[in-house]
Amino acid sequence: MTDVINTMPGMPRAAPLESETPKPAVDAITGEKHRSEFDVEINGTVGKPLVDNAKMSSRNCDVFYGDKQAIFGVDLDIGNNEIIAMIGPSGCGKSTFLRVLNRMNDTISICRVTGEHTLDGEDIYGKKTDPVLLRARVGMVFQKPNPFPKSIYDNVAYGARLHGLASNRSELDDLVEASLIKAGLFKEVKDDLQKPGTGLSGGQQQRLCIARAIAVDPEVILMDEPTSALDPIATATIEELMDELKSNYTIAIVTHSMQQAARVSQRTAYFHMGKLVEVNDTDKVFTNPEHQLTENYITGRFG
Ligand SMILES: Nc1ncnc2c1ncn2[C@@H]1O[C@H](COP(=O)(O)OP(=O)(O)OP(=O)(O)O)[C@@H](O)[C@H]1O
Repeated sequence: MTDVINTMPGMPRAAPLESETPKPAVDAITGEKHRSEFDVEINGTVGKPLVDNAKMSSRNCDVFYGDKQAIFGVDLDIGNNEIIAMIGPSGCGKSTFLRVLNRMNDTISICRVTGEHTLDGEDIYGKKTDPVLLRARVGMVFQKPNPFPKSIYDNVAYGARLHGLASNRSELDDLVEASLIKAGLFKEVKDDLQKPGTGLSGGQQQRLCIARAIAVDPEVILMDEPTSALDPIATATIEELMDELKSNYTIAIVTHSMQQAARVSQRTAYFHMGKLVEVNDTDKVFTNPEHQLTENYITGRFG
């Protein structure tokens, strides 16, 4: 194993020794196939994909887009009040798996999800489950902040009105204020609640979207690359916010930033070509991964 500690997020990566330099898949002279990272076998998931205090569980999850399979037999628990990060190379299925957890894939006509998926033990794909109510319990924050073309107030009040969570204007005012406070935005916007949400900065818009998700009292918040469109200061604000939110919510975040995964999460799940290769405590994934593919990824050999 290479010196993985020397390649921890945030630390400069040592140049690989010549003997460690990844070889091309086919020798240019002999045509002989080299063993590449894609040849490494994935036999189930190593590490700790299952936990005792699961808030959400997926078993034997397959996802198809038409004939093409995007997720292969994933078993994963998301623990109550944990932040779990999902990492892996582009196209490995991180967002697809995240969307399984609140049935956002239902909105893609060619997408088919199989397996068993539960929230507090209840089947979220069962006939009795209303996807709209499910998405209030399992909220989502997207890569690009997407406030509605409405006032700041109405953005936050939207879901509460939809689900009848406030019986009068004063209750709604309190709910909007409490949600903006939890999202760390209230001080900045308290005098501008009737101004359009789209007039805020990118980081403020993302916190507004978090306030909108929080306003319907979710139990789980899914975040799909929530800071990739933000500058480092807005990113740091969202990361601090996540740390505060984890005492009340369970959070699953897809991120391309290994530094971010290391900073915010307690467990990290590494996906590769639609398979869940490794799940472990975040410290372990980044300092002493069990699987060769995880090591290849975190040391920057591909991805
Ligand atoms: N709406 C869709 N229709 C058809 N194929 C899709 C769709 N969304 C995703 N896919 C395919 O599913 C596979 C997994 O994609 P997904 O977006 O989940 O990966 P990802 O790991 O989140 O990638 P990235 O890091 O680039 O966002 C890819 O091969 C992708 O092309």
